[in-house]
Amino acid sequence: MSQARLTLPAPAKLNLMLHITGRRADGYHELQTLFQFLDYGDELSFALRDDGEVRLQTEIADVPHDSNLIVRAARALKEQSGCPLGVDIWLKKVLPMGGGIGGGSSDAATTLLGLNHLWQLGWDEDRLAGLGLKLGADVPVFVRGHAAFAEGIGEILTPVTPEEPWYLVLVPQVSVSTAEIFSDPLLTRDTPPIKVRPVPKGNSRNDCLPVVTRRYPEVGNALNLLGKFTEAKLTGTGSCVFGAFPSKAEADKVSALLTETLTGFVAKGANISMLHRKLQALL
Ligand SMILES: C[C@@](CO)(OP(=O)(O)O)[C@H](O)COP(=O)(O)OP(=O)(O)OC[C@H]1O[C@@H](n2ccc(N)nc2=O)[C@H](O)[C@@H]1O
Ligand SMILES: Nc1ncnc2c1ncn2[C@@H]1O[C@H](COP(=O)(O)OP(=O)(O)O)[C@@H](O)[C@H]1O
Repeated sequence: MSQARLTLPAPAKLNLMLHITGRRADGYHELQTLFQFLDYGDELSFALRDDGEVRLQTEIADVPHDSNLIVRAARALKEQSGCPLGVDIWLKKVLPMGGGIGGGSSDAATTLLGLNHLWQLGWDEDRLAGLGLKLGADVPVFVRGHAAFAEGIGEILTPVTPEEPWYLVLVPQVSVSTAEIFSDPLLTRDTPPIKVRPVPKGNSRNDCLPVVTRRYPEVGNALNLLGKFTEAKLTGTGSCVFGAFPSKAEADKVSALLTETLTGFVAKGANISMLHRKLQALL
């Protein structure tokens, strides 16, 4: 008898601003950043195995099975919960890797929430976010599923509700390593922390931008092209750049002009992640 599959989305995120306010003794950077989700992302399907094995059935280029954040998340949850069950997982990879839109972290969060459901573990969000943080600084916001102002290394989250415009996201054909940008000696690491809440308008800078555009001229090129139509910003450590539009039609119009030379996509901003909306509908 074939096993029913649980299929869940793994949305992208944008960093609407990103300030680096310091560096911890362990080398990790202290940030202030604003996360918002996109209604656009990967898709994961899960089917129970009763032999306790965790198997990702889809190969992705350059990411060995056991290093994939999906497999690492599933194994960590299995180990921490003592669950005897296993799982087969299929991945529809849509999000560019090394794009600063959080694909790997989002895949990991969807795996944690999906398996919590499938294995009937009953873990609460705090516990899942705590385990997620061990997999990556970006995982907790995807576990919680609400747009947030983040501090610490990205794990101290205050829910926020910014406007939800349509975005055009351009995808320069380069993969940026987060570790490489954070280890650049020229990176700004001393932006004074914003103490006022909500974050005052005008704080939309991304401190990674000068270092990223110096190393990757393709990113600077994309920012210049999009900047002819709207304020163009870098998300995370790149490579993706984005701009906001009041309607899908306007985003599509600019997309049609720019994607002749550059890859990109149009998606709606979302303060509640589509993963959480889908899980809510299942319960
Ligand atoms: C910069 C951000 C902003 O949202 O996004 P991306 O551009 O990667 O999507 C994130 O903080 C990235 O989170 P994530 O991609 O989960 O990073 P991790 O796997 O934890 O860390 C990768 C490497 O980046 C550096 N790192 C990461 C986060 C942080 N606050 N300080 C750091 O110095 C560390 O050198 C670490 O080894
Ligand atoms: N499921 C996954 N999806 C994407 N990348 C993954 C995954 N598992 C591990 N990785 C590794 O994590 C790196 C960063 O991926 P990703 O999250 O897409 O970028 P970013 O951190 O820039 O948003 C990839 O280059 C890849 O080596």
